[in-house]
Amino acid sequence: MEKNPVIELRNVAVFHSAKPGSSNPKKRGEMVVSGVNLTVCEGEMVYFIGKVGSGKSSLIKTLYAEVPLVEGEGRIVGFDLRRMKRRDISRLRRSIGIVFQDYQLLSDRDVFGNLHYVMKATGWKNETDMRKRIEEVLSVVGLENKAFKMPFELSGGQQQRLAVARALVNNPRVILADEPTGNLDPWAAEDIMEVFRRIVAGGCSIVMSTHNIANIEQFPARTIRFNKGKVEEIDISSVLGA
Ligand SMILES: Nc1ncnc2c1ncn2[C@@H]1O[C@H](COP(=O)(O)OP(=O)(O)OP(=O)(O)O)[C@@H](O)[C@H]1O
Repeated sequence: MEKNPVIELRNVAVFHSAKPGSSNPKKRGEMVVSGVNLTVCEGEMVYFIGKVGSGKSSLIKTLYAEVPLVEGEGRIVGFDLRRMKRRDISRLRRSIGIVFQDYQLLSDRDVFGNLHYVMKATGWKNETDMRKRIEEVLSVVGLENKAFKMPFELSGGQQQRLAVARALVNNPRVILADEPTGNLDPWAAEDIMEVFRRIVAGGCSIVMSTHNIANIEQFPARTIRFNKGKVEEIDISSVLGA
């Protein structure tokens, strides 16, 4: 059976300094990457690899509408990235999960509070439902006994697993992860990849940038290489030397 696409990019070019809503080429800054064609279906894992500055983060930012799409066509979970109003941007960010390299947790709230805060902000009202969902996502990431720990009491790997739990609360169809293992030791990185494997098995797609080939070895999947302003899908075995 055909799987549903959750991300579709056609002839996309990413520019910096492009003003939101502007399609005036004079307002575009430097072009980072062009000619991007990519379809990601539900339950797929896709890696972005490439040198520092090759545009991986910029394309991920385009996917969550932080960098506006001004050339080409792009859709993610039903949102048209060429036609995003401010309200659409908030709705998009509620529909997907985003994981950053530096976790971006609220340092003055415990694990439960970090999740509860995001849920309230995204429209959850019923406390019983919220508690149930928090228990569920903490169990997916293996933090079920840490609900009342503060972020500073957690290891880097545990903090990142909390960030993944936060990305999961609204049951997203896509998670965008920008170098999620970049600050982690190899063991903590392995734990994150194991959590990602479970999430993908549950039908959520993950697009993840990484410099860490060990991540791909642990969980081989489609790999897109960014190089000299272009992207190409590569045979993963050539990267792994298999
Ligand atoms: N906000 C910005 N304004 C202007 N140019 C930017 C901005 N952010 C990034 N760039 C430039 O865009 C290019 C691509 O950067 P980007 O961060 O997307 O690369 P990357 O592949 O994710 O790198 P890394 O592996 O270090 O994360 C670089 O030349 C960078 O200097």
